[in-house]
Order: sequence, then structure tokens, then C-alpha cells
Amino acid sequence: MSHATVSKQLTKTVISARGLTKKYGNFAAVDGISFDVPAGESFGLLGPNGAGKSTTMRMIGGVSQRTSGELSIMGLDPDRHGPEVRAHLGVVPQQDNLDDEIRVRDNLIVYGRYFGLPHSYLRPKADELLEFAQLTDKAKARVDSLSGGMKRRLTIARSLINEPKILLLDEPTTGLDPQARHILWDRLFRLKEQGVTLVLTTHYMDEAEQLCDRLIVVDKGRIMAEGSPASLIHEYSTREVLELRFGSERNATVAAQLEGIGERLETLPDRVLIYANDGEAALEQVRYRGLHPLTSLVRRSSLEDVFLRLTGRSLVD
Ligand SMILES: Nc1ncnc2c1ncn2[C@@H]1O[C@H](COP(=O)(O)OP(=O)(O)OP(=O)(O)O)[C@@H](O)[C@H]1O
Repeated sequence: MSHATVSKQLTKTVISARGLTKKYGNFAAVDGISFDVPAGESFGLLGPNGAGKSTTMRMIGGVSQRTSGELSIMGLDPDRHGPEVRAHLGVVPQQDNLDDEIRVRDNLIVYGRYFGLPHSYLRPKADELLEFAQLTDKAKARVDSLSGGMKRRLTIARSLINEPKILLLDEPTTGLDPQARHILWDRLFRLKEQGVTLVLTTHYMDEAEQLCDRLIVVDKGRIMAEGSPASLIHEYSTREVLELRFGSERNATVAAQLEGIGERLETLPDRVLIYANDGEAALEQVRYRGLHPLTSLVRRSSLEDVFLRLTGRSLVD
């Protein structure tokens, strides 16, 4: 393949997986998944705990060897070209692994030294990244004095030290409060605007909806569906959902009397969901049948509904 052909491919697809499989003994944690990520896209793996998201990320990051299938990162096989692949990547692991012993800014410098980057590059780069992460006034602070959200932003800043083309984020906002999550989402948006390809895992449907251009819904190591958040919702759910609570003991029995209202019914332990394009009209019908829920709520469909439809289970247990 000529150099020109390779370069053209690089600008198109930066990650390509075909039948990607990871087995632990006989158990397939990732069970033959295929997907492509074009340059500049924000691509998500959405699924519950244990779906195989982190395992997939570790294979992409070149720190876990696949059992079978094909995987290509910027045209390179991470199992054979680990260091070259890692040079293109920024990695934000599920757990922050910052060095508590050294100060905030020094964390960036020391990490950059692992890549063999010179101090003359690292000093201004560290300052630029602290600014980006809104941590300039914390440059000399100890890492253990930072809040969870600040630590997460520092981990992201650190992952950008080598100016990666692709950023891998494993559950970037798990455990953060809503305000910290929004600040982080804003920073990730900025990276996307700068042309960085984002690949992230999440079990939060709102995070997937906010950040992902396209996503795969994964469960038990397999891809259940693929598309943009809007197209998945359109394909697998109705426009609105009517949530009814009749009291925990009564939900299941009342559900039988709701048959025929809306397009589909889901009975959960704590509520009944009626899938209908017009939630208020569905509620009218419920009342017309002489049924009076303790609470009722009409909301728009979300990726949670898509997941429920595909697997019969909730994303977050
Ligand atoms: N080293 C290992 N040895 C054996 N089984 C493993 C190993 N690593 C992961 N698994 C199993 O593989 C499955 C997928 O795990 P993985 O961590 O990829 O899931 P996940 O979707 O990232 O979930 P989480 O959000 O909990 O990290 C799980 O059932 C897990 O127990």
C-alpha cells in the first residue's frame, strides 16, 4: 500500500474493529464486536457494568491483547505496534491514578517525561493544559487536596500532554456530582471542537446523549444496536413515555388493565412505563379506564428506554 493511500485512510477511519474478541478462559468478555470510528467523531460504548466496555478500551489502548479478531488504530495493530499506537492516544482510565506525592503541575511534567518529551516543550504545555483544565490556581497544590472533579480534569489534562489524536475515556464522570460532570462535559466538547477523536464508555444515558455523535449499545460482550442517540431512540422507542406509579404492590396487577394503551408497556418493580408518542393522551386513556396512579409523569424517550427495549433490563442496576 502506498504512503498516500495510508494517509488517506488515516483521515477517514482512525479505529477499526472486526470480530474483536477477548476471552478469559471460556468466558468471552468481548464477543466478536465490529465497529469503525472516523476521525473527529465522538464515539461511545454504552452498557451496564460488566458489558465489556473497559476490556474493549484496554485492547484499543494496547494494554490488553485480544484473543481473536482484527483491530487497527490509525492503521496500526496495537498488539504489534504498542508504543506507536500509544503515542497517538491519550488515556483516561476508570480510576484516577495521579501521583499524590507530587504537586498538580509536576504531575503533568513527570508524565510527559515518560513520553521522552523535553522540559522546553513540557513547561509551557503544562501551563496551557492547566489553563484548559481550569486548574491554573491549583498548579502548586497537592493532588490529595483536589476535589473529585478537579482530579478528573487533571487526569484529562495529563492525557493530553502528548497532543493525542484520539482520547480514550473510561467512564469519565462516574462518581462526580452534577456540576462537576457539566464542567467536564464542557471541556470534552472543546476537545472535540479541536478535532480530537473521543472514544468513551459510560453507563449514563445522559452522558451518552450529551457527548456522543454515535454509539454502540453493548451488553454481555456483544453489540445490541448502533447509531446516533437520536436515531437509536427513534428506532427503538416512542417519542414520549408515560411513567405511572400505583404503589409497589399494585404495579404488576394494574399493568394487565393497561393493555392496549400506547404502543408498548414495560412493568418495572417500582413503576409501569407506557410507550406512546403522545403521553398526555395515553394518561387520558388510563383515567378513562378508571385507573388512578399515585404519580404520573410524561417525559421524552431516552437511551435508557432503548436499552430496556433491547435487553429487558435497566442500564444502572
Ligand atoms: N482479568 C479478568 N479476568 C476474568 N474476567 C474478567 C477480567 N477482566 C474483566 N473480566 C470480566 O469481563 C466482563 C467485562 O468486564 P469489563 O470490565 O470490560 O466490563 P465493563 O463494561 O467495563 O464494566 P465496568 O463498568 O464494571 O468496568 C466482566 O464480566 C468481568 O468480570
